Amino acid sequence: MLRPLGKFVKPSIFLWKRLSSNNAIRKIRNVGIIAHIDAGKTTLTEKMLYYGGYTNHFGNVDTGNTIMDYLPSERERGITINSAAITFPWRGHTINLIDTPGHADFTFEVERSVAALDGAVAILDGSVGVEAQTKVVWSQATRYGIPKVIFVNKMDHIGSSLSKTMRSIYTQLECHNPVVLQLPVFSESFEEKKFLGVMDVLRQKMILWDVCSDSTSHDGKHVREIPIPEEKKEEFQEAREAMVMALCDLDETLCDEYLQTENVNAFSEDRLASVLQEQCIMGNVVPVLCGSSLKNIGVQPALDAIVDYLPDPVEADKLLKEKNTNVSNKTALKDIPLYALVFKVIHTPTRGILSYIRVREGTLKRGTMIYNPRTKKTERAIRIYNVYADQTEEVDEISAGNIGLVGGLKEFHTGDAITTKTKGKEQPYLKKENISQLHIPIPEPVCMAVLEPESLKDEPKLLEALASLVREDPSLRYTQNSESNQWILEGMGGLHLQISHQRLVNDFGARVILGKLQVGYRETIKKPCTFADEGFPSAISLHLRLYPLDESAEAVDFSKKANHVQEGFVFRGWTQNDSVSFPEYFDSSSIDEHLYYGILAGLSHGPLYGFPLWNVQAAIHIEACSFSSSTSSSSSLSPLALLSQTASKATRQALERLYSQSPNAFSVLEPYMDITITTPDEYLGAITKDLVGKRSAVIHEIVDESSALDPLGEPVSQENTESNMKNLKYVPRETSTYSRTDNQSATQNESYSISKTKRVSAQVPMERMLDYNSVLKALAKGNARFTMSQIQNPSSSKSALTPSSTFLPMSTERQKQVLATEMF
Ligand SMILES: Nc1nc2c(ncn2[C@@H]2O[C@H](COP(=O)(O)OP(=O)(O)OP(=O)(O)O)[C@@H](O)[C@H]2O)c(=O)[nH]1
Repeated sequence: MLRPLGKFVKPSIFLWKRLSSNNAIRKIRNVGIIAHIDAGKTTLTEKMLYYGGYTNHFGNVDTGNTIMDYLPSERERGITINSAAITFPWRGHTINLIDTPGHADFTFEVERSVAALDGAVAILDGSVGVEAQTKVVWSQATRYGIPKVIFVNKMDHIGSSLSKTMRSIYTQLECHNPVVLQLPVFSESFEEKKFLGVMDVLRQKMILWDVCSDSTSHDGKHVREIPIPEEKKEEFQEAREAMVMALCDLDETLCDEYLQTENVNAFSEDRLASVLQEQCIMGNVVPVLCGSSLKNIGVQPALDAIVDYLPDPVEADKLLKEKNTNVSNKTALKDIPLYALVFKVIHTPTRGILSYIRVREGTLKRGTMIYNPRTKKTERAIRIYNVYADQTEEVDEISAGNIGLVGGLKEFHTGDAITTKTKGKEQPYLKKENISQLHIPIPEPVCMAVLEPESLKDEPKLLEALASLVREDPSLRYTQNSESNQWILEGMGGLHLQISHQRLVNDFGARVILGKLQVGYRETIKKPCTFADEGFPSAISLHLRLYPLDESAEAVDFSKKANHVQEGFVFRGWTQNDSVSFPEYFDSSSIDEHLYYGILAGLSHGPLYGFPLWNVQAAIHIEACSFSSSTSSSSSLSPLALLSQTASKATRQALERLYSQSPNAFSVLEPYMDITITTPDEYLGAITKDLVGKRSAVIHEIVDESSALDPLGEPVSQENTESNMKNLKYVPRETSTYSRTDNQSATQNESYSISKTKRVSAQVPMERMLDYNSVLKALAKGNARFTMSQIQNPSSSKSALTPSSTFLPMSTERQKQVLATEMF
């Protein structure tokens, strides 16, 4: 929620005008900052705001005075929860930037922001390399076809290494052609090896931020540019060659030009930059930069990279159309007077509901009547705003390519398209089949807790608050337990639920206590089951078939391709007898939708423990239909609602029948998490013993941190597959920072073991990890750190027609241990 949205104080920067003319759209960059938790996203963003002139002070996450992390919970915890949007200028361009959260519980927050972006800066911690959540956010951005730039941060940190980080990029990210554009430069003194700047591979210069580098007031605005020193030329030349060759591989003309001179240094900066831009936008290369946002080194080149290599909205729309055949064959976007995407909805105490929008085409003007193709309703955009983190500026219009806020839209949800109606007609482009590209998948909750209103009279206010909160954050869900009547809040993890509870109390004034965190389990079927209409009287007679998701469509003879696909459930669609004739007011897509939601409702309670059914596919054949005008008038339900209800009942009956015949055909699934623990050697034994003995963990690998990313060492990760290694084209020389721990003599390029640390990767039932922070603290005396993320479904980026790997079977032993004590 935006905080009170205090009076907007125009910083001097707003003498600069937002760009809105047609030409100016080419000077807009809509970018997101994405990364694993603590990689330095907010620190980098704050520095960008400073150099862009938005602010005249450095916001600091450690002292809690950042512009972007403005929620009290964010400042208290020093982490980003809310994706904050801000606009600032750089080199005559408008950068609309979104700083996203890195914690795994807020993955949906990243997902919906990514849907509105044209490009992303992925930040890596140079002392750790690619981390678990880096892979998640990277694949989210890839799924939306977003070109990326990598910024390797924390190069000042002991143990940071560009070469090790590059190795992890090659082996752990699905990243085409990472191209190193900068090499780090350290001071020569062995006693104190300091990060000073970079060698710019494109411009063939060394850039040093060493002016007053000892002073804490050094703001990084002043740099020295010098020619590449003699002793660095060899190292530089390797990077230059790697960059030019990577581009020549992709661009024939450039390759021909190279063949004329066979000199990689002969190309001008502009020539290479234009090929880089083109290839980056097409997703063929990913420029890699490095720096230290904390020490103000390398931030301005990162801003330059946003402007120089990431696409403007026109290029981004072109890309979107090329990637989406649905779109390219239909009405061109430019023919549509207004087309925008709602990517986030928030509630504010003073201004009610505000919707974040990304205008893709046309201009949204204040007061315009806008149309929602999902609800088929029209609403007025009463107020529109430019947004600057927690401040807003009321404006008359938001033009194509820009991000803004709209006030007064009551019925719009995250993922909705905004358009206008021409002469009462819906825009053809926005018909259901064409807006599938806007679909922002909502992940399944994996964690839950009881919400206990302080007294009975607090319940109505709680429900009102919950409705608002869930609308704002669709990755939350609330239900009422039919036996205990307790309200249950479900979300993506413990932190997600705790923050949501804080918001219910502080932002919505609900008086409610959050109960013990519990895990969200699922049930699944191991055998098919069917229901043929033999029982309940209904105007509709149908035959329903349910199958485990891992049985192929051919094996179960589904005649149609999947109509609705979501994590854990696929609706294969419906067929009908030739004799069936529906009333005129039934259209095919409404029948489809009502059957789908009916089956989903029927799957919400499994016969074993009442957990929702998961990894199931379904199809329906309609045998007969006897709707008439009398049917609709005599029933309290509309015919379509009756259709939904029939599908729901059929689903429940099919499941109950299977359970009564064969209870073993059902099993319980539980959410598993990927965890990574980094620990000094001496605590490794205690940590692994606890993981295996008490937490039912499956340990995948234990690697020596110091060699895990070593470019010269053996492949160490499972993901370090042969095909990945083939991509390994260039790794910069090792010139990392280090701490001197013994009396070894040192040479410049010698690499050092930073400290004896091990990295443990494992898969663990989530239920066993709820209290793990305090356990790990005790086991390693506060010296180990751990991260947890949802298991990456390998098929998620390609097809959801395979069982999701988030939920895995629960052993009978664990069922006895856990479910006996855990039930609400
Ligand atoms: N040494 C060093 N520390 C840094 C650098 N950048 C950020 N940090 C520190 O790393 C910690 C995390 O920084 P943040 O900017 O909050 O990281 P984040 O990625 O925004 O974190 P979340 O939003 O919570 O995921 C803070 O203690 C920063 O001071 C850097 O360049 N060098």
